[in-house]
Amino acid sequence: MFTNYNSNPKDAKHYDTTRLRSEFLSEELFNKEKITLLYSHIDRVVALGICPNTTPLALNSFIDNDVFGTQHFLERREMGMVNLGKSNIEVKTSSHTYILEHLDALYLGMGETNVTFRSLDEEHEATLYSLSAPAHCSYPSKRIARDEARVVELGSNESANQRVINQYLHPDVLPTCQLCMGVTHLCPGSVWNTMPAHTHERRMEAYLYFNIKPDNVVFHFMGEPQETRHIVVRNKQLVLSPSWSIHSGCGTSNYSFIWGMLGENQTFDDMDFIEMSAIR
Ligand SMILES: O=C[C@H](O)[C@@H](O)CC(=O)C(=O)O
Ligand SMILES: [Zn+2]
Repeated sequence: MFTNYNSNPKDAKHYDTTRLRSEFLSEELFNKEKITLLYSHIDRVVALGICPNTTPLALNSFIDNDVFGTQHFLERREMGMVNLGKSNIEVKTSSHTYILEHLDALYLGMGETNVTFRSLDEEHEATLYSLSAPAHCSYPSKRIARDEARVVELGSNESANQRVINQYLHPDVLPTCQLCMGVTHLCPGSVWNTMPAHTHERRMEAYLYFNIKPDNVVFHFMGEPQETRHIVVRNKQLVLSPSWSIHSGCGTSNYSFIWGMLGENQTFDDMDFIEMSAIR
């Protein structure tokens, strides 16, 4: 497990490229036949890269219970996950078996036990991305199929930011304690996400970029609105945004990303937009 601590923006503005990347970027979240965890002290979010073959991977065998102070991972946590790869994935809990196809999502509520993951594809390992947040009550677990997400279309071809936002873990789709998650796909020819940029001091946000073709990159913009910095991001890499940071990106081609938020509220639209005349 990797651990990231919280940064004060007054300190973060002095970071060089190496330090910025080590604090906010996770380059190796997906590792064959393993569950890789990143524990961030930003709102205690945990990001997981889960890559099983056809032999089941048990969630708890990758968890150090002393770190979390609980008997099992979801004792006081909830988790959401999205199947990024082409291989179908079987997720089992003590009470249910779920099958996730490409871009299906699953929410597991607090209290779920004996969680295992396995690929249903003999030829290929599976790729599942997950976020977990502290939880204090148990909402029902639920699979959200790709076509059950709430769809929002934003941007335009002229401004190179035409994209489709799919909201999977959203209060209008299902109740969760604090976790919100979804997938944004940039249309061919569009490269910008989330510009004009915003912050939401109420929530942190994580972006897992994917569908970045070989030899392409995304310049992810972060930092306070008047102290912006960039991080060059490649396929299947994760950037964490503290509440004080903008989170926006411009790619050398179109791409997709899974966003996830947790914090005080789940009001998706209450962003604090930064005027284009004010960003620096
Ligand atoms: O607070 C919301 C988040 O930043 C994302 O949902 C933004 C996003 O997916 C987009 O504009 O493309
Ligand atoms: Zn945001």
